[in-house]
Amino acid sequence: MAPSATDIYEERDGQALESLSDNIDAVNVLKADLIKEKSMHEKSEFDSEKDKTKFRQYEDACDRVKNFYREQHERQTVAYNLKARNDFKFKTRARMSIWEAMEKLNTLIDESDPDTSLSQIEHLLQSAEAIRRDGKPRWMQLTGLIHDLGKLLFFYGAEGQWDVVGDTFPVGCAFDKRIIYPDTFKGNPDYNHEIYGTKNGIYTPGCGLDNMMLSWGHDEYLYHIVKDQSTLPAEALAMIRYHSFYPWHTGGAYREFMDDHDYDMLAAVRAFNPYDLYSKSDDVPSAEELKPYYMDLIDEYFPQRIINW
Ligand SMILES: O[C@H]1[C@H](O)[C@@H](O)[C@H](O)[C@@H](O)[C@H]1O
Ligand SMILES: [Fe+2]
Ligand SMILES: [Fe+2]
Repeated sequence: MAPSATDIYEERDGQALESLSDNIDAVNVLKADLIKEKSMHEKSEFDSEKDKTKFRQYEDACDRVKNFYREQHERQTVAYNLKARNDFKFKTRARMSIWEAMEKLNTLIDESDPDTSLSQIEHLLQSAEAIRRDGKPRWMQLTGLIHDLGKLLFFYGAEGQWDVVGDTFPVGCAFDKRIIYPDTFKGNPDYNHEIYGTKNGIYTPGCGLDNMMLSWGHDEYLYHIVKDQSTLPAEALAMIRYHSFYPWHTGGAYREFMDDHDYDMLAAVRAFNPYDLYSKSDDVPSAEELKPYYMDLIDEYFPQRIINW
């Protein structure tokens, strides 16, 4: 039977759509290259001062770090992530100010971190101070100050540290080789799953990171709190949500799932990362001395002083 006029139009539309999406892919690749180029030439003073070979050396890390990641990589499954998100939605864990949260976090020593044995309040102040010294905007200084406060989860029903700290990665699709210790995923029940174990898994290329489920932990938890209870800009939210997503922001993995907005956010996350990572070797700041400055900054962006955690 000869094709009808609608068949012909549909086929033409289909072809047009395909070539449009090819074009979008090409533009995205170009954009990613541009971002890389730009961030290579625009190193902040802070960034270029540091000897980077001293940080994130996971092959030489101690057993504490290696055991941490083995457990995390075996236990972060789709099923666990759905459950964690559901628990999160229906529970307020505590009510306290940002500064109280920083103090509460102080007893936690992060088992995933090969680069610091300082307390969390010290790490937060080091990050914020490095951002301030470089003359970055106030909202970014505050983002440095709070970016790890999601680790509070540890005190409110987490199953261990494996569902709180460490680098993040998507669940529901194959685990990328650019995640640290990639072989440890072999013990994850989703590893050989007929859908979750495939390259795209439950996702479609171009779906946007917003539609992907990143392993549950301090980033995702704090992102939701800050989005609902502060006036911080989208860039700050992305810095919080993706700061541990090293395979993406530094490793270059999962680019095929990004949408346009994600490319803008990638630039923000990459601008933030050096302050988080390389400030770990700076002098230890005095919380008491810095408190008045940061209390003002907190008030500026968190209109209700007491936060629902
Ligand atoms: O060990 C660290 C630490 O847990 C950080 O808070 C997290 O953001 C990093 O990605 C991780 O490598
Ligand atoms: Fe973090
Ligand atoms: Fe951090």
